[in-house]
Amino acid sequence: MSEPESVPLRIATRKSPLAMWQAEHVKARLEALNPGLVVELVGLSTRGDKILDTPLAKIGGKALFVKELEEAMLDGRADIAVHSMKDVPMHFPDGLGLAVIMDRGAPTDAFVSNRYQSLEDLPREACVGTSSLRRGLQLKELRPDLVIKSLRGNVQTRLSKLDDGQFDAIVLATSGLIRVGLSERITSELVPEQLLPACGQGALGIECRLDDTRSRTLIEALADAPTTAQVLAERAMNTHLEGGCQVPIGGYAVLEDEGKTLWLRGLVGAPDGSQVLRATARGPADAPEALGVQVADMLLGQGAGAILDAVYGER
Ligand SMILES: NCc1[nH]cc(CCC(=O)O)c1CC(=O)O
Repeated sequence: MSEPESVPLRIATRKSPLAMWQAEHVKARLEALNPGLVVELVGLSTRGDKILDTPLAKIGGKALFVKELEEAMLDGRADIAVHSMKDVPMHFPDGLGLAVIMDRGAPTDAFVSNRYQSLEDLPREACVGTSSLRRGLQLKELRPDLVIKSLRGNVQTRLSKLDDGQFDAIVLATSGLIRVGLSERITSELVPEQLLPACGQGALGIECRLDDTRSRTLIEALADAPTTAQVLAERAMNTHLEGGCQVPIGGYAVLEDEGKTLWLRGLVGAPDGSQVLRATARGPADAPEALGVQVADMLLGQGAGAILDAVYGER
């Protein structure tokens, strides 16, 4: 052992309840696997947490949530950071990288309402809260009459806006609600056939300095091979589509055939749901990125480029 185990491993984390759950989860798993190891949390506030009243795309997107964490790793105040894979940018600053993808929780989105049991139950022109282009466009495709209104903030903030009566229903990630102990708020689960999840949704990843062999060795024990194959396929599709920070893109891969085959479904749509493109393909589980590129090319062949250009042109 090159370093004594008494040197703590430090996890940089945002302070939102979901981020804290994720960091605590990794801490508990690492300490269980490594008796004597001390894991500490380093709580940080990111710009994304401070600016709550502006659509994310206007203030610089999801990178705002990770920049402070990455600076802490680069200047040695922390060793690793735990991310929801759906929020992890495609590119990393020099010296940092995503070393591990962990096992996946629920990949789906959840329908949450205090008055209605399901999407089908909503009255005409009901108001549904979400700031996700991906959720909004699929909701509009299923129910063109619905009024989609912007909803930001952490999971608890979004629920309190529903409880205030600002919306008839809201849509949140199932895994986020379960992780912060609010699974009883899930009214019904939206299956991928209704609402295709975001690339990487429900999976956690760990970022660290690439030259930090001690941290890499410790976290590699948490890697999950099936989830890694799924998420690499989903993210390769997103990257090949040049998905920006806020994307009208869904992607979800599952393993079939005893884990030998990956089945990837992809979707790109106009934010108002007026045009929705879908593509699907199967490929060997040991070549996830090729499958992602293949499904992206199928979508581009149907005209996804024009839809995405129109969205990014609005910024
Ligand atoms: N965009 C915020 C975010 N990032 C990750 C999750 C939880 C789900 C996950 O781990 O993928 C959520 C909450 C939500 O979208 O409702």
